[in-house]
Amino acid sequence: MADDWLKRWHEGRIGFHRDHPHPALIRHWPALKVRAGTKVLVPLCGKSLDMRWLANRDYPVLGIELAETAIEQFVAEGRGDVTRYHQDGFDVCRQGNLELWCGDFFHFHIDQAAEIGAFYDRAALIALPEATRQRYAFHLAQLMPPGARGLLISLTRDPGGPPYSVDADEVHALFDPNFRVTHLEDGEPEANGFRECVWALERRGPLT
Ligand SMILES: C[S@@+](CC[C@H](N)C(=O)[O-])C[C@H]1O[C@@H](n2cnc3c(N)ncnc32)[C@H](O)[C@@H]1O
Repeated sequence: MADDWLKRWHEGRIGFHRDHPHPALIRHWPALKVRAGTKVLVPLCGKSLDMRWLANRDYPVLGIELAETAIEQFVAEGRGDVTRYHQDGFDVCRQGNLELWCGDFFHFHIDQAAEIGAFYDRAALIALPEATRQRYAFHLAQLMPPGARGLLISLTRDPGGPPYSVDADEVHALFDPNFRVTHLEDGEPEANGFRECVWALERRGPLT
């Protein structure tokens, strides 16, 4: 699976990448009322411009991405000095208030997540096959402190993937145990039959 993603990046088969920040992020992030200055975790981040959108609005970003190519392209296409260092088994690239950790999201642990207080998932959950999605939802919950909010953009489609179809029942089954889940909108069906759905999630506290 990891090799498939690295191959995709190597060959430039990155149809999932968007040239502009995602409209649903722009529309819905402000309503989450995440305090400015809160660090936002972006799992499976690719070279998404959504990270710059967040960083430009005073949300420091910590992205995690398997493919070094994605991270190198991201910083090359950005502005500002780049600092590189190694931390806890990850190669980290920092540019301004963006830090991109190169490695496996499932190897990123709570002690590295201390400052994180929000998250943004566009095409991360839906990039993973079914069994791994359960692991993803659990791992994300482990990393988020009570009260942390995030935006999830999932997708439904005819069978196939990636991207995989993750319907509303599955979103609830995956996240209800640890998050308050609110459906925000369904996008228009696209020509390829994909349809995005937008969700707000809030990490529950121990007694909620
Ligand atoms: C469908 S792309 C979405 C990228 C980005 N979120 C966006 O919206 O453009 C999924 C990305 O996750 C990366 N990836 C897949 N499995 C991963 C893992 N276990 N840890 C970190 N990154 C992973 C892939 O290399 C790929 O760049």
